[in-house]
Amino acid sequence: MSMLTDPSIKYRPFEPVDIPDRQWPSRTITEVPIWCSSDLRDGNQSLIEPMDPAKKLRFFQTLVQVGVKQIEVAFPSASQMDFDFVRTLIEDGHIPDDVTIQVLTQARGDLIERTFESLRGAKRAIVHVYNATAPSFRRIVFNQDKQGVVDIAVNAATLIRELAAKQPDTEWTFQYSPEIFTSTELEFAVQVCDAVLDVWKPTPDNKVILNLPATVEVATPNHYADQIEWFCRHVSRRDSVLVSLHTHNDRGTGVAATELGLLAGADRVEGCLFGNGERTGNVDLVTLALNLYTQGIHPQLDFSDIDAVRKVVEECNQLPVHPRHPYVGDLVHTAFSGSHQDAIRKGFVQQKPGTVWEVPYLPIDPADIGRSYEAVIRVNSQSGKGGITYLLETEYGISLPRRMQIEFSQVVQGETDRLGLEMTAKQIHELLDREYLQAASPYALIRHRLQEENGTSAVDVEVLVNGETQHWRGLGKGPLEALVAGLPTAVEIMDYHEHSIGSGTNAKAAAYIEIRVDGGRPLHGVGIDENLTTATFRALFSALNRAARQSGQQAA
Ligand SMILES: CC(=O)SCCNC(=O)CCNC(=O)[C@H](O)C(C)(C)COP(=O)(O)OP(=O)(O)OC[C@H]1O[C@@H](n2cnc3c(N)ncnc32)[C@H](O)[C@@H]1OP(=O)(O)O
Ligand SMILES: CC(C)C(=O)C(=O)O
Repeated sequence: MSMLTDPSIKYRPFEPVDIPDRQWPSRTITEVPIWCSSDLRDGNQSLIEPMDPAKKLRFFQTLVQVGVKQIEVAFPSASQMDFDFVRTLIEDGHIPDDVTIQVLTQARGDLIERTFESLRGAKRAIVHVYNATAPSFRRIVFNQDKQGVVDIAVNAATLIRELAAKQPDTEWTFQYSPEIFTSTELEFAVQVCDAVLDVWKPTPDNKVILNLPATVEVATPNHYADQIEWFCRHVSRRDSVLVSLHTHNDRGTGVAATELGLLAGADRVEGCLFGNGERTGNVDLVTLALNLYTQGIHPQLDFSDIDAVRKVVEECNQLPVHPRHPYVGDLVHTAFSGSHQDAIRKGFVQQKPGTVWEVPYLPIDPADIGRSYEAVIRVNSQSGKGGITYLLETEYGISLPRRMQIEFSQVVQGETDRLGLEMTAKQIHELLDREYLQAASPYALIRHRLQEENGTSAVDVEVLVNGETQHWRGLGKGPLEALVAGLPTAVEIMDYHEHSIGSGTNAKAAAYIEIRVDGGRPLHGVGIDENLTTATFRALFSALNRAARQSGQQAA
């Protein structure tokens, strides 16, 4: 068994809709659709182990918290557990006043009756009935011609209308899905739906939902949009119908298909959190909602703590969310690569609170969905100075000057190449400490004395040189110049920076110095101390020791 050299003998291409004056390509989504979660039905029916009642309730409560107002809670005629779950929601008062539950049934009399039984006492409910309409399903599943399939739908719609009339205390909404809509002849899909509408007789004040599923995704998303636009133009009573989308992700374009379907005129979207569902899943409601959010439109769903939502979904579905999943994956707000890190770090520096978000490579501010900036930059062998600098700045308040960033990134690069692993902020700090701050050989600064008079500094330092105590003295216009004057070797100061770390009584000074010894290669040193002069002297000794180490020379 292998791939066919000519797959056209086995697979048919999709036949496009002829709609040359299509309008959807030049539209933009400006309105939030009605969201309906199908997690507890379509999502649940696809799980290895369907949720138990406790998990279903937990999931339901999470959906309510997030702000979903229509929730397909069960297929009550499928099992006693699903039936009982609907009863629990109604009898134990779990359904908030602004939330409507929805249930699914096949277009079969006994199943519809059982469905209505499950809904006794509900304040409001959507009864969702479906039957497949595509040619292969008419032939393979129902062994019916077109009229036979219309009759299945009409009979079900009629029974639903009658049963609803017998439970007048419930505010009913009816929903019909021509299952496999995407593979159904459009004229026939409209014919079946119109037949159902003739039974339900909706009005603009009492609309029905026509849900047009990409039960199996069979074409590029533009074709789905064409199908939706064509349907919206041709269905009767358009003003009394909410056109609903229900996409799956077989070709990996469920989100795109839904977005284009909205452009094409749909009003409502069914899907599941993080895209759980049959096969490759239902469309991901979270991605759709946050795609709107990053266009500046509040989706009316709240993912301010997206990780808490993910935790519930993962625990209930017993399926992990992929680390690259849009918005929520563990790695989706993380940059490992050097140029990305550099741009992100610069973006953070320039991003002002309350202004338009412009941090490069981050389509959303992770803080808006409850993510910290900690994971935004992680360092491995693909990383550059930007990332290293960012981690030292954010985690330790250490701001390396630019030229030292370049030098230290090579030290880190050597280490990541050697280890072949990611380096955490702590490991990078330890490397900085080892390489610069602990550099105490051959010269170890024991103590110093500084006197200042009439703008001249006199420095006297006690130094341990290869185990032997030495005293160096120098004069200069400032402490650093004085110390340099007292050194036994010729040292040129190329660059110097200082800043404080922290504030108040715990504040420390960080000093960075770049020197050249005997005309050699410039090298940096770092010193950190409560006292700025001590930090500066330490930085100079750090640089001297690194220079000595690099040249392999013995101290004088
Ligand atoms: C795309 C979707 O996700 S649709 C939703 C699918 N979800 C589920 O099916 C989950 C819950 N379903 C179930 O547990 C079961 O299907 C039940 C309990 C509802 C029904 O089980 P069964 O009575 O054993 O029937 P089964 O599901 O095998 O259906 C087969 C019969 O129903 C018919 N049928 C299937 N779907 C429909 C439909 N939507 N409307 C009317 N008849 C249908 C088939 O033609 C077949 O009829 P036949 O026996 O005369 O050949
Ligand atoms: C019942 C319908 C809407 C369905 O789940 C599908 O077609 O995927």
